[in-house]
Amino acid sequence: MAPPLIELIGATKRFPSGSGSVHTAVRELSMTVDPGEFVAVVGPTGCGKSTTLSLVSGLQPASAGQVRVNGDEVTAIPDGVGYMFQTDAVMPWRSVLDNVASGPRFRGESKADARAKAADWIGRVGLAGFEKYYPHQLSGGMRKRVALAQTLVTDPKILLMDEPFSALDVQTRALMQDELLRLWSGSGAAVIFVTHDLDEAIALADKVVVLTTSPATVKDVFEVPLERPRKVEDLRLTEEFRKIYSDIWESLRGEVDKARQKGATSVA
Ligand SMILES: Nc1ncnc2c1ncn2[C@@H]1O[C@H](COP(=O)(O)OP(=O)(O)OP(=O)(O)O)[C@@H](O)[C@H]1O
Repeated sequence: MAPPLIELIGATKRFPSGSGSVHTAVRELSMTVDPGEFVAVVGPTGCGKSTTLSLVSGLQPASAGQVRVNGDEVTAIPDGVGYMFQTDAVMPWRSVLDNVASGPRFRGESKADARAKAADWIGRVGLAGFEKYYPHQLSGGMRKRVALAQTLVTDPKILLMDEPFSALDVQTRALMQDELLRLWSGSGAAVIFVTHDLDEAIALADKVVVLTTSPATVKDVFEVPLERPRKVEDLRLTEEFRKIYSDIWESLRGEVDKARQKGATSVA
């Protein structure tokens, strides 16, 4: 059997914290992601979700354990990885077209080829006609569409997404979730999507990984057997969705309570 595309095996991440002590952000965390699989990672605030993602992206080396992409130990940013964060990496001084073209340009494509690819993706994310606009002329949702095009234009086989829609209002957020599913389907890309929002995790993912309160390790993994294509706002009203929600919340709630108690202790 082929190995998983992404594999964390007992991965631990420690950071130096004040006065020579060490803070463990992630502890012996093991999880896998198969090619084309959409995995959501949920956990209490500050538990180590972003740190887990940074281990896969190669932005942070693991302190112990292993992180593998395509069977190879991650020692630098792996090829074919696209990122999307809460604050988007849209460059305010560049037009929409040149923002989206910047990835292919960086990879050595000619200006004409990069712009042709960018124009195609701008159309696919629903922004045809806005190529010459600058980011400050766009709404928050439109800037997210630019960020999506920027991420997808390089055809990543792994998408790492860290709360990309959390700053959006509820309606725009639902729209962007549908857009993401539409663009992702058929791309063959594996996704790790970090979110605070259990509704969002279930609506998008094939599998939801629940992390413990800090230091993060895997508490439970839930399959999400909901059919695709999905329309997130309709899905949330179904009985099947509410049932899955209640099962996962049962697991997550204990960790959220623990995190709150720790917070209360630390400020007491
Ligand atoms: N570069 C760093 N140096 C020191 N400590 C760090 C570093 N990055 C993260 N941490 C600590 O690791 C812990 C986990 O942080 P992380 O950002 O991964 O959590 P999170 O679950 O993504 O948080 P949130 O829910 O707020 O998005 C926190 O205590 C954080 O302060």
